[in-house]
Amino acid sequence: MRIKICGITQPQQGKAIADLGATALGFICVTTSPRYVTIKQIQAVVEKLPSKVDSIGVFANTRPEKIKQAVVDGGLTGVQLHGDESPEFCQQLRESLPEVEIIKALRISTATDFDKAAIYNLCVDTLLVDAYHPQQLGGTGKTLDWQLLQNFQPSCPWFLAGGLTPHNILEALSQVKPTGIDLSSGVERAPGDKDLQKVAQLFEKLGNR
Ligand SMILES: O=C(O)c1ccccc1NCC(=O)[C@H](O)[C@H](O)COP(=O)(O)O
Repeated sequence: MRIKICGITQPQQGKAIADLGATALGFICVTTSPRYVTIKQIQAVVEKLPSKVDSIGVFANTRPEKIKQAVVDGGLTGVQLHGDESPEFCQQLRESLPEVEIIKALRISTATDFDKAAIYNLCVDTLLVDAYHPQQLGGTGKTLDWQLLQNFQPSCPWFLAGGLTPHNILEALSQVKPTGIDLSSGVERAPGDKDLQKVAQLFEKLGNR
């Protein structure tokens, strides 16, 4: 299973989290986020990572030229679109960055929001299902109703996100069968400052998954 830890800001923490077993790290490129990092900060983390660890830039309603620049300069292997990007936008970005994983986040508030998966899975590599919050785009710590996700099987790989912690991860995975999981605030001391003990606890809970 892929395990993505999002909202990395510090090189030592990124390296330690990769050593603990994360398969992907996420970098928040949304300036309004308390976890925002510059390209320079991303470079400083990425250069310490083993090449097998994916580096995902998280964007929201950002111009394609800016995303492409961040991919090149930051050494990103993937792009996560966390705003209101249309399927057409995703498709165009995918065509212009063919080597880069395109992930579309779906922020779910009602069961009908899942219908979007059938459209987006045609134009992205991976989906990420997150909880909806009226004021915040992500990193909210809010959990989804996992029961709604019991039969969720899009035709592309997908991450479960939203309020996952070392305490609730096994309960979540007993109900939902995603390809990967994504955690941020559930393994933090403060926004952007990861708690390595909580990350270690997460991997202990996950065992060999
Ligand atoms: O984390 C942020 O601050 C953020 C800001 C703007 C857009 C997206 C953001 N995070 C995206 C993520 O992938 C988070 O890991 C995801 O929302 C889950 O967060 P959490 O509920 O805290 O585990």
